[in-house]
Amino acid sequence: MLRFRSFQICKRTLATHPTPKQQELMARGLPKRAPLPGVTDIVVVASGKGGVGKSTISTQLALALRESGFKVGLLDIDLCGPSVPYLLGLEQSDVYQCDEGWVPIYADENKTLAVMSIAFLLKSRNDPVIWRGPKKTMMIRQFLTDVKWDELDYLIIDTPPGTSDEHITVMECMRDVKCDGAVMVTTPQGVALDDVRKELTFCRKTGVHVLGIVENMSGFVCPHCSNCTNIFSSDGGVELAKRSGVPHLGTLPIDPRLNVLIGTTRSVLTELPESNTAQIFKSIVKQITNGDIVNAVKD
Ligand SMILES: Nc1ncnc2c1ncn2[C@@H]1O[C@H](COP(=O)(O)OP(=O)(O)OP(=O)(O)O)[C@@H](O)[C@H]1O
Repeated sequence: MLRFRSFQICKRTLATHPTPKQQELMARGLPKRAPLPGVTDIVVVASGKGGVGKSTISTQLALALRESGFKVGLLDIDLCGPSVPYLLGLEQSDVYQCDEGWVPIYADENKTLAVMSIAFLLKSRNDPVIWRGPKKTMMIRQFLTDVKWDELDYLIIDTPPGTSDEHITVMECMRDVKCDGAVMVTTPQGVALDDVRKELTFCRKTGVHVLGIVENMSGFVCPHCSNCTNIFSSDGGVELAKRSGVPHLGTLPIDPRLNVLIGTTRSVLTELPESNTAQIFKSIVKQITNGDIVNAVKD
């Protein structure tokens, strides 16, 4: 049975200050989005399959956006296995409720990365979420709308895997919150690609724009000899992107050094700046933030 932590009621009303990006948009006459107050762009990270690296990519993408000077929110809505607090070392954090909703956890003093996860509501990390469909749906909707984000340039949403009920609910809700688009994560092997193909069709049906595909765990680069072994074959994501007519955002290798960053709020950009992995994250951030992809959705 799921037990909630007890919540303290925070009566403090948070001040809102537009970020430089928001000020620029306002100056250009572009309206701030209405559905999630304070949030400028929403990017959902999805896949057709579990264990392909969604949470890792969501977390490192959020950190990389922060390193690039943006104010970022990270919402872990993976009811099946909320792992973002673990990945960022925030498991012991308590969330509070104020009049306007849940107050997210800030990963740094400058409040440039705000994090909210279902895991913060669980008393123990080992508690399973065993709600039935309607309760899960209600929780997901509440999560999407009842978090009191301060002004954010980007909200990254980590989703439950595959075509589970909760995944379908999250993706359906994306239309309501005017999500800018989805980053699809796949590994290169056929079975994962088949699932992403289905997910692309599902996105089309639910009206969620696909920003592009990231091929993850594509080859293992030996830290000693730098030879790359394509454990799960390679380029499946690239091919799928080509055939589906969506951008290929990048191909990430299996990089054991990423696991060293687990439990910290350190970004691969600052910790391994010369690595191929950091360069790929930089490129993904550039493609998302240069405006072309997101503005294409808004136009
Ligand atoms: N590029 C990578 N290099 C090395 N390890 C990786 C990489 N991507 C992911 N991993 C590792 O693979 C495992 C699964 O990743 P992750 O939890 O991010 O997947 P997920 O798709 O979010 O899983 P789930 O569907 O269960 O939520 C983790 O242990 C993670 O550290």
